[in-house]
Amino acid sequence: MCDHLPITRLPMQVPRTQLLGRGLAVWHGRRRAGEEESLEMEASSVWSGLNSGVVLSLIAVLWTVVWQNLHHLQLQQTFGRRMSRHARRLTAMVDPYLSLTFAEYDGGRMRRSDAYEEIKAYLGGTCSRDARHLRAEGGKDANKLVLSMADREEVSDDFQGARVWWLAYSMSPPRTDGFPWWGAAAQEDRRFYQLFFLERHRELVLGTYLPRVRQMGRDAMLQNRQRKLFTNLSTSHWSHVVFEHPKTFATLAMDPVKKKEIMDDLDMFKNGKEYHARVGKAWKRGYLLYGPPGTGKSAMIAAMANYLDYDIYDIELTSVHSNSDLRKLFIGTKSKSIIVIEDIDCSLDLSGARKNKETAAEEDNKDGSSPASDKQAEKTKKADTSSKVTLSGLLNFIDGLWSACGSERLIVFTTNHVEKLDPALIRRGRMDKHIEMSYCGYEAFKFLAETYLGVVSHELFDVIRELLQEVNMTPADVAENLTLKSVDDVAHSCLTSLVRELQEAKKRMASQGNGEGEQGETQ
Ligand SMILES: Nc1ncnc2c1ncn2[C@@H]1O[C@H](COP(=O)(O)OP(=O)(O)OP(=O)(O)O)[C@@H](O)[C@H]1O
Ligand SMILES: [Mg+2]
Repeated sequence: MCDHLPITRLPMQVPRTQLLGRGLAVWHGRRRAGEEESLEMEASSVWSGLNSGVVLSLIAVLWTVVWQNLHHLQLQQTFGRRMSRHARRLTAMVDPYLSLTFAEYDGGRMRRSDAYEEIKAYLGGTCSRDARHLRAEGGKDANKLVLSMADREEVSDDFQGARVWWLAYSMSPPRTDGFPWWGAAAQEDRRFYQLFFLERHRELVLGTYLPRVRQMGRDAMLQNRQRKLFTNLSTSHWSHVVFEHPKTFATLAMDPVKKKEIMDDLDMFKNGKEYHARVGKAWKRGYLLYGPPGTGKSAMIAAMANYLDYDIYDIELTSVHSNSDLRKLFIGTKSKSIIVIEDIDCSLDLSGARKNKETAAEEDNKDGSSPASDKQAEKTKKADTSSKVTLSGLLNFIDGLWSACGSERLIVFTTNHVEKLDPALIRRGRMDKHIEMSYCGYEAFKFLAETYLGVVSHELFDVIRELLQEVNMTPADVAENLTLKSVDDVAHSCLTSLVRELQEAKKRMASQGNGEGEQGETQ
């Protein structure tokens, strides 16, 4: 049984000089093997050595000449069928191999191919023992590496008595293909896997082997999967880091009933493949998280991702230059993911164009220096004035035709100012679930006290309950007070400090109220 493909069957992209030594050695090695399949392939190598391309060209020329001289339609059809049969037989004698190429990207550079990824995972797991040159990436387990075949590596694989060969190779992008809007992605090498097999194994390979390869690849991917946090550093290209946020629903303080409702909703969504198909809806769901700064909107997104085991795509809208860039980003996302746009009111002018710096400055002056307006000014400063993402572009991205490509995706918007959002943007169907993240209530406080201090009751709890009814304090502020600051700190000192802060906040509110009352009277 031979281990390698004849060198002449390797794609033109693989430099012959690098493979020639190996190919000749293999060819001579096979001459001694003497097995049936080996002999057949050896013969094909000899033929291939005579340059099968020339033979095929001759057949093609002959075929065209004969064909053009057959005027009678009936004759042409009968003769055509016969010739085609003979031509196929002849071709099979000359070259008994078929090949299938799997490119890294589908549809130009728009989307990574699932088949490519699955094959990569399969080959990394099953065939890495035979490959001499491998690529290694970090895996889920810190000490374990995920292997895949390096460029120009070739491995064989046996399946139900048939032998197939896999070859990995890459090509530099042609110069003419450098569409500027593809950015860095267009400059990267194009990677391919090519599968070779004998024509007589066609049914077996296409019908059974390849589906099995893909399934095993998917399983391997699940095992090695590290969740990722993507962001668009450039206009339409994703970059990522490993997502390792510790926030879970178990450590998110909020009304338990509300929390359970959200978790049930997420469960329904995750298991809703059939439901969405039955009712004819794209398998996606929109969440709008709104509330003052520090109430846990970003923490909620992290908890959702950890709960569902999804990746996060955090879109920085101010870096996206146009609606078509936004569409490309969207198409580049994978299923089982949460697509996030934080502070949506700061990123997009709801009249359709981006806010320019002057408008932002004016608003800033009007609003004073609240954290939300600071955030808005900062974002607007960052915004490129050439940016042209519009409200309608965003609406299309959420539920237009393109929104259905891919599946199992949550789209989450966060805002501090829900009242500023265009109703079209947050209507049900686009943002299906609206979740208010509010100031810390007594239930949320009890949860935080247990999480941070391990106490479920204390003499100060009643005082705190009353104060929380009168004062608005975010869970972030409460959590900060409940954090032990030194080894001498105990639960009592943390709770006392929280009471003190709540009382001060109450005093501030009272004095602000008095000030406003006096102003009102003088007017
Ligand atoms: N409900 C909560 N339970 C537990 N921790 C919380 C909660 N809310 C906020 N925190 C903590 O407070 C900090 C700030 O929270 P987060 O960033 O989620 O607020 P946010 O609502 O996203 O604020 P912003 O509107 O400014 O983006 C985080 O460290 C988070 O863990
Ligand atoms: Mg946030």
